[in-house]
Amino acid sequence: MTQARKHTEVAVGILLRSDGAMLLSTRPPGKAYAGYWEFPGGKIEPGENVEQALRRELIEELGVTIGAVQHWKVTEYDYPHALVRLHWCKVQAWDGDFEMREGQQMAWQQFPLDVRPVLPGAYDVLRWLAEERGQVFDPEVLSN
Ligand SMILES: Nc1nc2c([nH]c(=O)n2[C@@H]2O[C@H](COP(=O)(O)OP(=O)(O)OP(=O)(O)O)[C@@H](O)[C@H]2O)c(=O)[nH]1
Repeated sequence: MTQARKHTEVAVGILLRSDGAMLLSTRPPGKAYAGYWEFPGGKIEPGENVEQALRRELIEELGVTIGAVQHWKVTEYDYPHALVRLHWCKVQAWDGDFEMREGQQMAWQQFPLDVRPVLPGAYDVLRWLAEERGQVFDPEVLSN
């Protein structure tokens, strides 16, 4: 009998600067897909809601304390290592200076993105973000 895989719940932040740029960062060494660009975030721990998890992760990873969180989309992605459910939140206010506390790189990005490779679990949201701006996100371009 096949057992249903359990979802890993993940809180992800789309930090938006006033000029519309989005913050992407690389996955730290030692994790699955190390070096791939993603939106900052991480797994929701027992007893946390999406917002609490996101607030904790962004302090741990980036050293910033986020303000209001706008729940935006929920997506799923089936990786060989995990079936993830991603809770995407837009964030337009934060306090503190960015510090890459896990040895990542960060980049403020507009479309077309100039970083790659990007984590495939972020493609849907990148497509929607591009659509909101009347632009196109083409994942094919990223795999070149
Ligand atoms: N942060 C983030 N995770 C994403 C994105 N897209 C995506 O598929 N994921 C997936 O969501 C999961 C997030 O887990 P993580 O490993 O970053 O979380 P974490 O920091 O709590 O990990 P740890 O407990 O292993 O240290 C990974 O399986 C990752 O592949 C994204 O844009 N940002």
